[in-house]
Amino acid sequence: MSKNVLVLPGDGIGPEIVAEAVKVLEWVNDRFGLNIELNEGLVGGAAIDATGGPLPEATLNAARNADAILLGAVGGHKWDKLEMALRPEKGLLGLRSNLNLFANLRPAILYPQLAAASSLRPEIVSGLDILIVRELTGGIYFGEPRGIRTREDGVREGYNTYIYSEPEIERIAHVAFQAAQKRNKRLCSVDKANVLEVTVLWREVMTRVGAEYPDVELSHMYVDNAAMQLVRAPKQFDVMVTGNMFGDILSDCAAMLTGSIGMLPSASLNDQQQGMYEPIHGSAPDIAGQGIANPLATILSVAMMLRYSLQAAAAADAIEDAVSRVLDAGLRTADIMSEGARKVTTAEMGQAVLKALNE
Ligand SMILES: NC(=O)C1=CN([C@@H]2O[C@H](COP(=O)(O)OP(=O)(O)OC[C@H]3O[C@@H](n4cnc5c(N)ncnc54)[C@H](O)[C@@H]3O)[C@@H](O)[C@H]2O)C=CC1
Ligand SMILES: CC(C)CC(=O)C(=O)O
Ligand SMILES: [Mg+2]
Repeated sequence: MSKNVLVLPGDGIGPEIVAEAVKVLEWVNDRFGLNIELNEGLVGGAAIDATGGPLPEATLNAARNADAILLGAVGGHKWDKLEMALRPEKGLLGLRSNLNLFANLRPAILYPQLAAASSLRPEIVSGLDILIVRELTGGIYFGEPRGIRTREDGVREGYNTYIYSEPEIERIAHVAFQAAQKRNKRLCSVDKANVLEVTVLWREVMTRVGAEYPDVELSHMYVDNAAMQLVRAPKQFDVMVTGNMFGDILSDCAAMLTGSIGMLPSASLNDQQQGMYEPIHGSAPDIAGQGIANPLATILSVAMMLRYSLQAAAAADAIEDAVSRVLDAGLRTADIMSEGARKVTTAEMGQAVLKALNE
């Protein structure tokens, strides 16, 4: 039976990095006989320009029918207006919520070849392998009421609602505990339970669900400390689980431990293992169109797609191994460049991964 993958390049560097990732996906499709059918759609600013809205019905329908989605990134100065792109029912957030992609897995792994590119000293990061599990369809990015209003005294105020229900916390807790069971059996739940009631509940539910996983050691940490610990001694973490906004911020922070935000892939999964796969970074308007973006996070997202949604672990292994060999050969995009390495463009990096796959 064929598998259906929807490709959504999006905006900024999105089309540049997705082009390289698609070539890799097509290569493994042929070589491993995966019978994957690719379709392309519009999302984000590209969709606003073409159709007037960031998440056209055609894209949403195609996404619902896809086994997996590969997304580049969305957004840019031209479209970053709240009403057009960032409302939860629209654009990227709309895609995540409509497909119920509540479990966002963000592995932060330091390739040993990139130790020199990490923001931290080699002895602090060598062997780093953390998994951040971020709740993706709730929390403050989706809570109602939200908006900007004018008070009776004429002062304007902006407001959002940070809300999680027990079932929302329970389901992400199970994902995180099960992920920890497959790894080093340590889970750190990150909250701000000293200030925010919503995370008092979060901590309570995490602890309760934890009783079902006696083999996993559960700890709790406030988010401010977690940010500090990530750059002080990141190897203390195995799996981290946290809400939508804290996970968004902590994963960008963790990215720099691995050398660059251009190295971190992600999977966003629902209960049916249907998934959207994307680099954790955005559309990087500052470097768009220059051919210098790092496509490896997107290529590694393809590997996650093969592993989690397309049941093709051997193809995923082949891609990850090819990426490692390209780094062995000293090829680096600008963001991970270090002394003695060879600087390459986005397309050259993609080509190098294909060449490594062929070897
Ligand atoms: N998943 C998504 O589609 C996301 C979209 N955004 C959107 O992206 C736009 C830009 O947001 P920013 O805050 O600038 O975050 P960003 O992640 O796009 O860029 C932050 C910095 O990292 C660099 N960078 C990002 N990806 C890179 C790559 N693959 N290779 C080399 N360097 C890379 C950029 O050049 C920039 O200096 C905004 O419109 C924002 O809303 C932001 C985050 C996620
Ligand atoms: C629209 C944003 C929540 C996207 C983002 O920064 C992310 O998912 O990492
Ligand atoms: Mg982010």
